[in-house]
Amino acid sequence: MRLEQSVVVVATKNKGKIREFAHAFAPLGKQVKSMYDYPDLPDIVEDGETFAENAFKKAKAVGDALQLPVLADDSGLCVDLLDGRPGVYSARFAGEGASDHENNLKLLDMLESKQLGDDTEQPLLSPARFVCALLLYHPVSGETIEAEGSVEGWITSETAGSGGFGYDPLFYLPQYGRTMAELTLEEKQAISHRGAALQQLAAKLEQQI
Ligand SMILES: O=P(O)(O)OP(=O)(O)OP(=O)(O)OC[C@H]1O[C@@H](n2cnc3c(O)ncnc32)[C@H](O)[C@@H]1O
Ligand SMILES: [Mg+2]
Repeated sequence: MRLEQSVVVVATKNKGKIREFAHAFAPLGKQVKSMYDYPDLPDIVEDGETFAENAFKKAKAVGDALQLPVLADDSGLCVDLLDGRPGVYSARFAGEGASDHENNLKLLDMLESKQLGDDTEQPLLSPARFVCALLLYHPVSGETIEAEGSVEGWITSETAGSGGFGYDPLFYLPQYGRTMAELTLEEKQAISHRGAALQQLAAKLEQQI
């Protein structure tokens, strides 16, 4: 399977992801469309147990409805001190429809309550990683291509930066001395879970993304 069209449809409603995909595909002359460009798409229930399962659900639902090849991204944050949570529940950690801000507060609350009794205030609360599963689905052949990427960092006790989305302001990268939200789009793409998954997908498609 190749990405031959000049339009790439991504089965997402996340504006942060749309911005990152648009940035990644622009140099290839490919325009990114999202679920906002197609009214009347079916609702997608993201009840899979893995990122890959949810990515398949999204790509298949939208690909079957549009009869076009569709790319989907399911991603999240896995925090060591929370035994890998919020994981596949990252988008709705603080409840269904929670904002990024509410999810960040819930994460800080949970990590800080783990530190009670610890006198020293720790700026870095726990090792963590972002994980991204990408899946390209072709509705005619039923063929799929999967890719995954991750990036290691630390959850910090104070948010910093206004770039990116989701948990980026709390995700500290020691090698940069900054949070993910303090990186430019280019810098984030070069090191992020999504950038890594896109590179793997490109290698599988034997073309540049
Ligand atoms: O399902 P779609 O419509 O694509 O949008 P979503 O926001 O619900 O996306 P997911 O179901 O994949 O949930 C991923 C959540 O994980 C977090 N996340 C994923 N990638 C991230 C990134 O690059 N930076 C910060 N947080 C991220 C963020 O909270 C997302 O809402
Ligand atoms: Mg989602």
